[in-house]
Amino acid sequence: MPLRALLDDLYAEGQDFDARQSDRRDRRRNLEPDAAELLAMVLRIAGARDIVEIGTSNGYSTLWLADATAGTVTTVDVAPATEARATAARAGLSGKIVFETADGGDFLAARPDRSVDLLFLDAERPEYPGWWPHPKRVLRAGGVLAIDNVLSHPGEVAPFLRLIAGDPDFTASTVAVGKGLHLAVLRE
Ligand SMILES: C[S@@+](CC[C@H](N)C(=O)[O-])C[C@H]1O[C@@H](n2cnc3c(N)ncnc32)[C@H](O)[C@@H]1O
Repeated sequence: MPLRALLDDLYAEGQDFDARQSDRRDRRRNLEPDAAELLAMVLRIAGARDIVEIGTSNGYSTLWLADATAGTVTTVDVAPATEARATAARAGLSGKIVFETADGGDFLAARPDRSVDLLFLDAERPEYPGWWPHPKRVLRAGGVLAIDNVLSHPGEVAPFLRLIAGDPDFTASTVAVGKGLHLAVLRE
């Protein structure tokens, strides 16, 4: 099956699944397709090869990122990525993805300085400020920090966006795509 058809099926399946879950944390909560498309485009423009994603879920966004890079996507989730691994295999993208079962903050704290070209945060938003300064420390100069849901959950992301806005090393902007994608570039 072509990748785009697989992604469309996966997203539709996720939407259907989510509609049947009463607990928000049980939902797939996939990135919106238009936001995924933009993020993949940014990755291509940046020529990012070392990608880290926090929040795997069923691997929908992971596949977008893996398809767009000539390098590797390391995707991290507190839950084992059983479904995402199977989907990556179906997409023929397993070779470009490393799955880690860990807390995102712990993972970033253990990651070497300046080792990431693009970091995508798509987990529990109120936790992000507690991860600082690692989201910045792990980025290479010119690297991109992307945060989803900044328009759907402005109150939850505000403290983290203030950290970015207050840091003169970042240039940042929110794009009104999907649920709101915040993009911050670490200056060279
Ligand atoms: C919004 S979903 C990710 C959606 C996925 N990026 C996509 O677009 O297909 C959030 C995920 O973050 C995971 N998560 C929550 N807290 C986390 C943490 N502290 N560290 C890593 N993953 C976490 C959840 O288990 C859940 O799978």
